[in-house]
Amino acid sequence: MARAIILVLDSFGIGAAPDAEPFGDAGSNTFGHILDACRAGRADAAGRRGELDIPNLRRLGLYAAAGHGELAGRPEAVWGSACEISHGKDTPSGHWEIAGVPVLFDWGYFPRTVPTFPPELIRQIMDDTGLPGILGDRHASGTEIIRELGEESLSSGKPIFYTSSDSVLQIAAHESRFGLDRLYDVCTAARRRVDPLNIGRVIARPFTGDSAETFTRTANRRDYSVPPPEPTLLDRAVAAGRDVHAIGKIADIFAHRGISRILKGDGDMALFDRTLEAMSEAADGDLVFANFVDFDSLYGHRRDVAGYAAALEAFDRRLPELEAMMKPGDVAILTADHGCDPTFRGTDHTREIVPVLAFGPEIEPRPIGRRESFADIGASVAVHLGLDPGRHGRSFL
Ligand SMILES: O=P(O)(O)O[C@H]1O[C@H](CO)[C@@H](O)[C@H]1O
Ligand SMILES: [Mn+2]
Ligand SMILES: [Mn+2]
Repeated sequence: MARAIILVLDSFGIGAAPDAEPFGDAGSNTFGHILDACRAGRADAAGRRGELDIPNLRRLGLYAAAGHGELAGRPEAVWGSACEISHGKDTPSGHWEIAGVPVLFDWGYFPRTVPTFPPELIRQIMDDTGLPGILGDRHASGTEIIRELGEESLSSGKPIFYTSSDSVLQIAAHESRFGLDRLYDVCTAARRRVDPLNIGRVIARPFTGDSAETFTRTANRRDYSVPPPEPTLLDRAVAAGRDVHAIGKIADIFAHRGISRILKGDGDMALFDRTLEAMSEAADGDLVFANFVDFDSLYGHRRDVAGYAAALEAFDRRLPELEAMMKPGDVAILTADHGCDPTFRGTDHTREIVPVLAFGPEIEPRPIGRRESFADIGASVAVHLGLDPGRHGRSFL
């Protein structure tokens, strides 16, 4: 039993999924294209050069899992990959499926029109909150739209509403001038109003700075997710008297269901520190569940290949610390929730398969092939922790 640790490298896909075509994502490959870019010298920046240098992920079996056999060596982890059966390629769908609950219904999405939001919805939110109006009202990249409309938002007092190809309503406003609590209040009102539209998340996107050149988003982002449609692995763990230690965005993603303790951090290195902290305190039978968001939000969506490569190398350098903290009987499973190929067109997620690397002091390496669903991860953790099985997934442990 001991403990289970799930490490989600947000957006770290390892190749186009078999169903990538209808998503417009045929040919995407987050890991593969980062490798290619590094090799070709197209990722020489952010304090790094040349070939991708991730010896620990390589040692565990990442290259074998991703089908780069020539670079693989002999993996030290249980290694393989997994497909997503949820209909969307968004963060909640990916995480809930990892936790044993695939999303087998369709989310609501906002159209690629301007305005994108139904006028009635905006009117309701304005009535609820007393806002003088909104800016944006279209599909956008979050960093670009605050550069474009941030100054007008400051002068008019109107927050910026935007969406993406995910089922999201994002609201950006200045952290001190608009006010963080007020932004959260607007998001809470909006959450209630988008429920009938089946929208997965409302996201508060606070920023600081005083001009287009200096606006920066802060770590006070908050995600208002609908609860998962069925009890997840986390709910079953808590019901069995275990503690679920949620690192980073995990608690928000699960709408705070099945969570015992929340550890936040600004940036992936701080989140790694918090993961180690949770591991030092977790009791036998507990689950530590960590999301590393920068891969996705700072590098994948921003199509920053060099930044993504540098972030992978920084993460890789810290893995031995985590391994050193594992106790006999622990298992750690490293995976991802979708892709976000930094070389691909647009700025959205990409429908990809994800790596599955399970390791621990007593875990014997072996291949587990291509799993049909991310839910196999949750099923494996349930077996490992001696929890009741859920309705989806087959254990590989
Ligand atoms: O461009 P930004 O604001 O980072 O938006 C991204 O963040 C959202 C939530 O992960 C996604 O829907 C994606 O569009
Ligand atoms: Mn994600
Ligand atoms: Mn994302």
